[in-house]
Amino acid sequence: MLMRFSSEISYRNDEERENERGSLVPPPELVVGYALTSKKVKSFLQPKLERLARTKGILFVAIDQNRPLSDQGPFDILLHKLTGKEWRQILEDYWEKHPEVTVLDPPGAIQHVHNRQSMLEDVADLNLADCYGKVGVPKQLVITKDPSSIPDAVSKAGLTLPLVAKPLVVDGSAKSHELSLAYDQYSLSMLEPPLVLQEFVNHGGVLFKVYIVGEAIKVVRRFSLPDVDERELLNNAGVFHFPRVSCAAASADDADLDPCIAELPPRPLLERLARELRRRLGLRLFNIDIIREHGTRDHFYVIDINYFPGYGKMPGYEHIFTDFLLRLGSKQV
Ligand SMILES: Nc1ncnc2c1ncn2[C@@H]1O[C@H](COP(=O)(O)OP(=O)(O)OP(=O)(O)O)[C@@H](O)[C@H]1O
Ligand SMILES: O=P(O)(O)O[C@H]1[C@H](OP(=O)(O)O)[C@@H](OP(=O)(O)O)[C@@H](O)[C@@H](O)[C@@H]1OP(=O)(O)O
Ligand SMILES: [Mg+2]
Ligand SMILES: [Mg+2]
Repeated sequence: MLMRFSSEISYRNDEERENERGSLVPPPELVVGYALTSKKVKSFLQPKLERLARTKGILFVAIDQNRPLSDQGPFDILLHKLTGKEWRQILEDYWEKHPEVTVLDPPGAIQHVHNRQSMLEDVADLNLADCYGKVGVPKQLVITKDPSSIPDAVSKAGLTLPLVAKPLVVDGSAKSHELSLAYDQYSLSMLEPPLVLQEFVNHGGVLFKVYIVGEAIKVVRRFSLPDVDERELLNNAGVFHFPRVSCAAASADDADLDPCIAELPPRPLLERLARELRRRLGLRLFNIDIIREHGTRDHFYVIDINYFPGYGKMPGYEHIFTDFLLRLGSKQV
């Protein structure tokens, strides 16, 4: 697949330039502590975000994981994406002692989207049928043990091939993003549980990533896996493994695409979906991967939900994020 590289030119306004000279930089009014991996710091805390934040009175402070959290701060907001029970405990203990600090987001709510079965349960429970389209989740089956039982389990559950096999738990590791596409029922016993088997839905090779930051929503197009037709299904057997599809996928926003495939999902549908999921999941920072069933105008499937995704790839994220933090700081959110 061809990758497209783009560079973004950012224009500063007079106020920002003035502030950078020093004299007008206000003292920080909002201190945001962050505990993120170095990869995330690089992609999220870009200079354009820190610069704009400073002019708005927001200071980002790195949390030192080798020192007690209570000795650091004080913080108004804690931003985090680290995995592991230990970190979760530290955060929960801290929050109990400092309920005045806004923790983005609550560890328990994040845990819910670390499992590919529970992450989609709330979407399956939604009834958005009258809202400019239908949103569902692909038919799926969870396999926790005994790979030899998979072919039987699949036919009992009535799943249609091909199937996408995804590791059940998403723990931030590269392995948890290694997916497989299974063309025939018997090869399914070669897979390694625990996993989720999901019906592959043809969608014209384009996926919509819906980024959510509090109340704000931004949707972008990405290239995705191509459709699988009947002939391909008949002529192929076995399981095809592919590592980290979505990170290798280029933006499809400027590509010359069939309008029926490229048309973004209706705004009211996304607004409603985002509002419902925000409430049900108890998260403010996440994204949703949505596909449109090929050949339909308004049948959508949610295939993935990610906590604190790659906001650095979301156009204008520095404005959206700083506005969100300010609203949170003034307790309007
Ligand atoms: N049910 C499906 N039908 C069709 N294509 C799918 C399906 N599930 C996944 N895909 C394709 O595989 C890609 C990766 O799947 P998914 O988003 O579930 O994995 P992930 O590792 O959690 O990705 P991310 O990096 O976004 O967290 C999707 O972006 C899409 O291209
Ligand atoms: O940066 P992180 O390590 O958090 O990686 C996240 C990645 O963001 P990045 O683009 O900044 O890598 C996200 O990409 P987009 O959906 O926004 O494309 C998405 O793939 C998440 O699932 C990843 O989180 P993980 O599931 O691995 O915890
Ligand atoms: Mg995804
Ligand atoms: Mg994911």
